[in-house]
Amino acid sequence: MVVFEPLPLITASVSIDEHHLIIGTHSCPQSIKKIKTTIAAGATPILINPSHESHIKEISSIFLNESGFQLATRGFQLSDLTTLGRTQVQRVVDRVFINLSPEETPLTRKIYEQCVKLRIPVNAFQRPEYSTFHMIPTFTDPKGSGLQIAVTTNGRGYILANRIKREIVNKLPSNISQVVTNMGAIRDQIIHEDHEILLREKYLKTELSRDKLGYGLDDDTWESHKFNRLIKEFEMTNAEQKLKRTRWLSQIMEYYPLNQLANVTLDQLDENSHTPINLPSPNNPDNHENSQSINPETPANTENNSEVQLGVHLRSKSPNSIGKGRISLVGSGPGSVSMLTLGALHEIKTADIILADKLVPQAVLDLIPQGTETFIARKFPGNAEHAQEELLQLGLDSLKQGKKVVRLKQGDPYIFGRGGEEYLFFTQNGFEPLVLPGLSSSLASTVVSKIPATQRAIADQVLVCTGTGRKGALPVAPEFVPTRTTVFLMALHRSDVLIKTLIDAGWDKNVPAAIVERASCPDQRVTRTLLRYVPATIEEIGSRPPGLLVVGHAVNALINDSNLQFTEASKYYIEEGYHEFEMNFDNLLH
Ligand SMILES: O=C(O)CCc1c2[nH]c(c1CC(=O)O)Cc1[nH]c(c(CC(=O)O)c1CCC(=O)O)Cc1[nH]c(c(CC(=O)O)c1CCC(=O)O)Cc1[nH]c(c(CCC(=O)O)c1CC(=O)O)C2
Ligand SMILES: C[S@@+](CC[C@H](N)C(=O)[O-])C[C@H]1O[C@@H](n2cnc3c(N)ncnc32)[C@H](O)[C@@H]1O
Repeated sequence: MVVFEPLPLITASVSIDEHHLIIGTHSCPQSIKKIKTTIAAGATPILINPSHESHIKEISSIFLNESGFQLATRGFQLSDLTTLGRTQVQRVVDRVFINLSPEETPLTRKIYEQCVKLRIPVNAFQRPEYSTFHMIPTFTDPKGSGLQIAVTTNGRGYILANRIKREIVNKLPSNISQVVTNMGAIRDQIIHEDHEILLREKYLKTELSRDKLGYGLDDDTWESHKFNRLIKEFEMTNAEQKLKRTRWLSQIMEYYPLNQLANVTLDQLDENSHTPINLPSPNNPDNHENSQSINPETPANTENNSEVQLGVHLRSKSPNSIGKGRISLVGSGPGSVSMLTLGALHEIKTADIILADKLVPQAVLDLIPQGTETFIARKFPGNAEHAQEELLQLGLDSLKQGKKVVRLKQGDPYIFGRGGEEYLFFTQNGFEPLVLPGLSSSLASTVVSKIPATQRAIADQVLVCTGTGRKGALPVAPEFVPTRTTVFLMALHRSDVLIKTLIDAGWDKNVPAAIVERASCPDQRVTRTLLRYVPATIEEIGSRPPGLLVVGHAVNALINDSNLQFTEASKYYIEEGYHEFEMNFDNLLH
């Protein structure tokens, strides 16, 4: 029997100009920490009733020149709660930190009770029973990017939470400060330049004021479960045209290697841009600032990243191969490195230039030798055709220079990967590709989410189909076959229309369904539900692309779990993560 455990609501409070009262200095370091945190949040710290003379001296020496800091060396009175606050909130203080000795527990309790009555958030140091909020272990980027990462275990120990926070921070690329700063600057500029125009055209619902940088835009564009929303490339409205860069930036933030986002520039987000996006690897000598580690004790970034560019070609190292260029269309599998074929690994390791799908995850891209130039297709909604042409031309130019070109595609090249078209294009231009199959996500996703695509007495056939046809057309709805497992690719961004079409065509709306996202990757997510609840579920959980939809009675064939009784009130059940063995290539082949 699972006992319900309410979880604290984690928020990021905007505390600018607030008045925070710090009562006592039983633990002087704690009071100093609270004063610093308050100042960093733009609030005014008011320290009252310091516990010792020595604390007054120490604290005064540290904060002497802090304009906002106030110190009252007198004893605390309950009326302080309603007199030391800001005038615009009738002088009620905005937040209280109690830092009194165990002997002063009666006073701690009295302050807590009064704060609860006045709805003032209150935290008593090491006294959770007298706290309505807790400070949690937080990493704040020392380089001022604004990045903060906080962890709570909901009472299972501050030390554990702090350790988990450190582990997370140490997994970040060493240039994460530049990534956050750069992406934030580009996003703000796009809002200024694109959304303001739309505001003038009355497209946007909410006011956009320059100083507040309100996003003033329908959440669609920034919310991940809609940034893949279908955009008709050749029929975009003026508003959609203006929002294209917003959508592209959202896709780049979602799909591109995290450490490479430090170098994206605004002009490279324009479809007609011929300014190559040079995203030198963090180890690149002329990119020294990226090699600084985010934490002094963490060694500088040693990721073996090649140069990754978006869009147009920049420069190449001397070709591996001499003479006639060679091209291979390579399936990279669903994402996990362990699901690459040996052939794919060989091609990745010996390429002169790699043209990758945006879907190919970082773990596979990280296998690319340093110095191998890598281009990621800018296949964002509304730009698929342009990006395809750009990529094919780049491949052909490289072949004519005698290079070895590898077209690295997600999953299998011939399963909705435009592999057939690319085979024809290069062959007709004199370069017949070698095509290497890869594990398609359509089947690998079922395996890693405990779904047997066929199972005797349950499913005796499998159908793989698209949710989005050419130029966004809705595909013909396949018939419903109760013993069939159907896998829909490119479907989640328009699940509402697709599910309606299926149910109108006679599909059982209560047939089990599973949304499988980032299959075989550490952040894999499997969401089990019923066909009828898929759109509402996606709306609620957002998206973690790439993702697909599996429909059929095989979905729950291996799971006998009370969690799978779905109702309007409980529409879905999520399983997070995918864990496999540690990969050690070194001794793999000998
Ligand atoms: O469900 C979602 O959330 C998005 C689904 C999704 C789509 N394309 C995508 C994805 C994966 C992703 O971005 O996560 C992304 C996508 N679509 C495709 C590829 C493979 C490639 O272009 O190399 C890729 C991956 C590209 C890359 O990673 O760089 C190919 C594709 N797009 C499309 C089709 C179907 C067709 O053309 O008949 C096909 C398959 C063609 C074939 O049978 O070989 C059409 C499609 N898919 C889609 C759209 C909506 C706009 C768009 O997002 O591009 C559109 C409309 C269009 O491209 O004009 C949806
Ligand atoms: C254009 S298709 C490419 C399919 C690819 N050639 C294959 O065989 O897996 C893109 C779609 O594949 C699916 N997809 C690709 N990788 C995935 C993954 N790791 N997990 C879940 N779905 C994935 C998603 O439905 C995505 O919209």
